[in-house]
Amino acid sequence: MKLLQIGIVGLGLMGGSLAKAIKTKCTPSRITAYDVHPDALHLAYEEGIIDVIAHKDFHDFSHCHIIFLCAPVKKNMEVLEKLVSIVHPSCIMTDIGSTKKDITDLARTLQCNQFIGGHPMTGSEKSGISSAESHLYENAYYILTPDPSIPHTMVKTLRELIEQIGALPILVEPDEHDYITASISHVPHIIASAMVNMVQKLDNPKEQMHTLAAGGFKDITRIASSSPEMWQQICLTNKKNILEIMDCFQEDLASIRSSIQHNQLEDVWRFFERARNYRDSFSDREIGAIMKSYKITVDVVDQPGIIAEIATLLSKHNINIKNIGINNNREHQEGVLEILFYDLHSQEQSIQILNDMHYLVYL
Ligand SMILES: NC(=O)c1ccc[n+]([C@@H]2O[C@H](COP(=O)([O-])OP(=O)(O)OC[C@H]3O[C@@H](n4cnc5c(N)ncnc54)[C@H](O)[C@@H]3O)[C@@H](O)[C@H]2O)c1
Ligand SMILES: O=C(O)C(=O)C[C@]1(C(=O)O)C=C[C@@H](O)C=C1
Repeated sequence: MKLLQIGIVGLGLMGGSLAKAIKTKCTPSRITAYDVHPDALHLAYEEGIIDVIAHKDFHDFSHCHIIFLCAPVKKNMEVLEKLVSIVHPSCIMTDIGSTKKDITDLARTLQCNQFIGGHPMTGSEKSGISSAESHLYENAYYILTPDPSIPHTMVKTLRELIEQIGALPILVEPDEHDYITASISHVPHIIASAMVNMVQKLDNPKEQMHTLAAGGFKDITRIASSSPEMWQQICLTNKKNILEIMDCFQEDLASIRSSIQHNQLEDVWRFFERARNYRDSFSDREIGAIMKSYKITVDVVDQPGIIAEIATLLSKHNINIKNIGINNNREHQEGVLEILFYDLHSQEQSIQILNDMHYLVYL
């Protein structure tokens, strides 16, 4: 079988996960990679995730069939400019950056009709190859924004590879992509970070806000732990849409502020009701292993030996535990022992076993 020659520039969370996914799920491939951080490359090479460490002049990519640009968005644009004169005309170049208009415009300016913009709708707040997972792309929508001038065979080849790593390709116009992602990803990240910064600013000298912050705050601000470089570059390349969506959000905040101030209880009720109904309509499909946590909470008495008791019970049934620990934060009355599993099957089996032993288990 012909060896698929893959190139990856930027071997962090997304590029590293892609390399792992291609190695484990696709037709035999040889992966050539480059990153400005040599450590990432050496780690990946030693672990067999990549086959060739490329030189920074990019000439090692000249034989590639498909090259993925996986660095921060502005960096991907710089790399694309360099690669254009190096790669074979049949090579497909694509990126996984979070904004699409600027890079597809650049490809058009460069008259590069072998570039297909891409954006997998999966990821996490973590960075770097050490957080990479081979199943990050599974069941995730993977947006493609091909220019009409791109040969259909190239789009087909890329789609097939995306399907092989378990993702769901979907075509969207670059402009539309940037408007949509400003609403569902970019502005939410800005709001999450603003909320964290607000709490830091308002906290008292005993830092009680920091200590007491519970599930609600942590759920809505997880993404504030993301890479500042990545988000700075997203803001730079999707400015117009981000500003428009921020204005819209500010209007909505002003409206609910006014309803609260003037005791318009009906309006306050409707605000929360509308949000709950729409939020409940989103399907929480299983996407990317990093994001998905197969967690259960077990009602136990907080006493020595309890973790060992439950861990032993599950190991007797050959169930692998990813993480286990007492949650001292009793914001929920139910259960304090949290157990994380690697997969749905282990989670379901454990619920059954623990229920049979009369433990109260919560999802
Ligand atoms: N993190 C997410 O959730 C997510 C999801 C979808 C898309 N993206 C996009 O994926 C891209 C990478 O994000 P990530 O989360 O993997 O970030 P990351 O910080 O984990 O990895 C980025 C890697 O790019 C390398 N790099 C930086 N400049 C480079 C250059 N000039 N040449 C080669 N390598 C360079 C860095 O050293 C790093 O290893 C970004 O464009 C981001 O917008 C991220
Ligand atoms: O789940 C997360 O942690 C992410 O931030 C993933 C996320 C998102 O906003 O949904 C982040 C940036 C992307 O471009 C795509 C996906």
